[in-house]
Amino acid sequence: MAAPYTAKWGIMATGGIAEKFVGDLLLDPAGRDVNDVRHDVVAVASSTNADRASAFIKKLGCKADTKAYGSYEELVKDANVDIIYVASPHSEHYANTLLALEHGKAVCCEKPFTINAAQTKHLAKVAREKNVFLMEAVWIRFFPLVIALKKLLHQDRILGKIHRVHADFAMHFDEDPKHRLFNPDLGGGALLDLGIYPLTWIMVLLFEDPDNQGTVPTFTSQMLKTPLTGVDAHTTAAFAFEKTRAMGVMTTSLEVESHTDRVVLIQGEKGTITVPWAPFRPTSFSIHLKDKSKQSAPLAQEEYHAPDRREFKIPGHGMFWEADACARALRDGKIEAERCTLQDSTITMTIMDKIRAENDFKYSDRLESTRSDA
Ligand SMILES: NC(=O)C1=CN([C@@H]2O[C@H](COP(=O)(O)OP(=O)(O)OC[C@H]3O[C@@H](n4cnc5c(N)ncnc54)[C@H](OP(=O)(O)O)[C@@H]3O)[C@@H](O)[C@H]2O)C=CC1
Ligand SMILES: O=C1OC[C@@H](O)[C@H](O)[C@H]1O
Repeated sequence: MAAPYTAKWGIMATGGIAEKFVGDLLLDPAGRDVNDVRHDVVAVASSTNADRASAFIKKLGCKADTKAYGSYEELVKDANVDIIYVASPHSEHYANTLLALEHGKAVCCEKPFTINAAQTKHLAKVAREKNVFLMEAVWIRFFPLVIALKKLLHQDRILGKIHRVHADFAMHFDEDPKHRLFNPDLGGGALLDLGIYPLTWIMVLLFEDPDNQGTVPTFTSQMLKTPLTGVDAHTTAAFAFEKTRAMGVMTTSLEVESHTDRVVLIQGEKGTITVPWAPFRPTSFSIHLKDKSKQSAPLAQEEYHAPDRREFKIPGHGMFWEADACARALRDGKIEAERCTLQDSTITMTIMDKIRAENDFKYSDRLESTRSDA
């Protein structure tokens, strides 16, 4: 068997999610039955100072020779780095990713990819021109659970035709105008931060349903903004697929919690599948199939078989699956990952642009601009 390919990672930013991602990179891939790729953290950069990067390296237990940089510019110039993980706030993703691409570095950038679709399209163009790998870190797309669910629904047609999907991600955060979730200058708001998960579920389950392929849904939305800073606190959007007569509804909020046993509800002709909390880190789903043998009269309430619950263990935080996909793409000389393409990110950002436009929610010109506007 060929030796595993090792991806050499440079970590851009030292905040909360960077810690989780690096923690996962440092786990032995054999623990998740992966033997073809490995990960090495070779450099970490803080935009603030090199001591912060050194403290991060020590805290996470990276190798002693991991480089610590006090600027992102130094990181992108490190010849030993193959791929950069961008873990800064939303407001910085576009500029940080562009910086890395312009230095010929592959990039895996945290969600949401950018502030708007124009920025995403620009990054995709630069990546193609430079022939370097680029991916938005929509980690749930790589979960074995999501892959298994897609197979059950789209290939095995366990529910027959899919009629409706409702996906929700709501989390109550204490209002703090400086926190990245509430701060418009950091690209705050429910839609971009949390709403991307229910939108991804709708995309994965309905947009990617082979029966809907080649069709574009119509959609409309509602938003309520927080008086604190003006970012969206609640957002809801409804999607209609005329061809299959399927509806998708996504809901998100910073003000309530969706800690329930059905954050994703999929209703089909043969029954229902429910995914319990958490929509950003799912670990199980339940299949509730209709029991036709117990259906007594045409108008009687539908009877169901006992639910079939499927559990999926996550041997770590779960970000390694997207990292493995990045490593395989680098190994194979690909500039996109099949499960999370630049087209997927462009569709995501285009939908979020339209939702914001429908609800008169704009970030500052600085955040919304692309380099070509300058
Ligand atoms: N996939 C997932 O499950 C999750 C993804 N995320 C995403 O990760 C990104 C970062 O979130 P999170 O780690 O929680 O955020 P944090 O606030 O914890 O960390 C962000 C880091 O970005 C760096 N940074 C660069 N520029 C700025 C700036 N202008 N203001 C503040 N910090 C800056 C800082 O690191 P330094 O000083 O070292 O440069 C900071 O520590 C977001 O895009 C978020 O959506 C967040 C949580 C979960
Ligand atoms: O991506 C995310 O998922 C988990 C949430 O807690 C976090 O705020 C968000 O950024």
